[in-house]
Amino acid sequence: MNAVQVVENLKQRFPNEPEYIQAVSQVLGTIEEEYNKHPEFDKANLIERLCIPDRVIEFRVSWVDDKGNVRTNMGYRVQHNNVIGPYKGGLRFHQSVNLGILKFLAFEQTFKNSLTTLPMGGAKGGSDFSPRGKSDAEVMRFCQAFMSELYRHIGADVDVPAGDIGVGGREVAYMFGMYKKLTHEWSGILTGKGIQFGGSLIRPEATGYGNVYFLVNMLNTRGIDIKGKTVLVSGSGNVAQYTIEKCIELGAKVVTCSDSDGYIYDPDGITREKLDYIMELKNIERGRIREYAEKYNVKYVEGAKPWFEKADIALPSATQNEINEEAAKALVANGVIAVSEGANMPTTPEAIKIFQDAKILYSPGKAANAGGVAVSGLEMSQNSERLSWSREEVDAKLHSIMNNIHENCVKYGTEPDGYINYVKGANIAGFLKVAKAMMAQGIV
Ligand SMILES: NC(=O)C1=CN([C@@H]2O[C@H](COP(=O)(O)OP(=O)(O)OC[C@H]3O[C@@H](n4cnc5c(N)ncnc54)[C@H](OP(=O)(O)O)[C@@H]3O)[C@@H](O)[C@H]2O)C=CC1
Ligand SMILES: N=C(CCC(=O)O)C(=O)O
Repeated sequence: MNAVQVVENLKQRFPNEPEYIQAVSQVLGTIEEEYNKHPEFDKANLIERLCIPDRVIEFRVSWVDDKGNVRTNMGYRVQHNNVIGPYKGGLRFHQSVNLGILKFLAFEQTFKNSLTTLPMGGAKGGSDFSPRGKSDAEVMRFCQAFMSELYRHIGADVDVPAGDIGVGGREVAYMFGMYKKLTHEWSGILTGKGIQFGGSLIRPEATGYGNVYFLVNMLNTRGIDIKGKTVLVSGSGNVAQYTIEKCIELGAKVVTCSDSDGYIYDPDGITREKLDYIMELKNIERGRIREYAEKYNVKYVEGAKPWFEKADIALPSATQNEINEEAAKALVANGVIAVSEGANMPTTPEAIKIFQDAKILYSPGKAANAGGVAVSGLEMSQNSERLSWSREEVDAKLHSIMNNIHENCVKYGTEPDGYINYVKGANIAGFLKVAKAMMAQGIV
């Protein structure tokens, strides 16, 4: 395989999907050497079958707002690859959602899920509907309308969606209720459910906790302690909140968080009490992070991202391509020692090069943020057993899975000079398991 030729071919076939091409290009560029050790892969045209999703489901969602207006949004589910398990991946409700974004997320999900060692294929879905500024009743009616179409295409052993941007416990619960109504079936067809109806303990915390567990593994390779380090976090939603929680628990000082309007900078660090305020502000009041700055009299920067503040560690936990080349140069100049991705593909290719040329510890989301889907997989196991495991049991399994992912990244990503290229390690480790399963299952 020549990665450049394959990517050029995909660019011609899918000219308006830059994020999908970006994700594919990064994986192909790092697995090419390993791929070419297996001529049987090329003979089976494995790479094209691996890059292009099994199927894309696209539908209209009509719903009625509180003023009685009939609204229309687009709904999608990209079922990318199910050779190692049922399709598995989140649902994103955000005005920026389009097919190209979901194809990038579903592609990344396939390799991320492979890394967890759990039997889960890759998928992603969602809508250009945004819950921001909508009433609970409007969110409920949209979720019901969305599920009234999606339910035909999912199932506990077929495709199991979950949360992502704009889809939290509230949205998952509304969709779960509608699925049951339509099918008369109680089954684990969504993860991130409430613990009263089959949800797993630790699932809300899992992505953020898992990223910090992975970060600690990375720091340990250089004998660095997270305690006392200054940390930049972006986002203030599910992933960011529990990233901050685990950082506080381990003695790090988180000085920023953000939303799509701007970021706050708190030089004294976000304490447990301040994090409780953020959780109330974001999860209950559905307010803006600017209100934190007003309450605690700290700096708020409108329309900017936190990456130009000085810190030891950066944990991007908002959205894709939020760290560009300029931001990466500023982080390195300010002495950052580690960047670990809580979000999916938050670092541009140019920025990744800056980090890797500077030999800092840098991990892609498919490795570092896999804790969320891993605990979703554990939720599926508990649902299959009709059992609920304790917080301690789930957290211990999460910790072990993140340690295993790190070991595989080191195994496949260590360069001759000893630098650990986590992008290469994660992509090769995730790819090999899927590729071998695809070869075994024939041309389908
Ligand atoms: N939830 C999960 O299980 C997992 C999520 N992820 C990834 O983590 C990231 C965050 O997801 P999650 O915390 O679940 O989502 P939430 O909706 O809970 O939070 C998203 C946060 O990011 C901000 N944000 C969203 N879009 C943008 C944007 N275009 N520019 C700036 N800020 C933005 C939001 O601000 P605002 O409030 O203004 O919208 C909010 O603070 C995403 O990349 C997601 O794909 C990865 C693994 C698992
Ligand atoms: N949004 C998620 C979580 C997916 C899941 O828990 O199925 C992700 O891994 O990007």
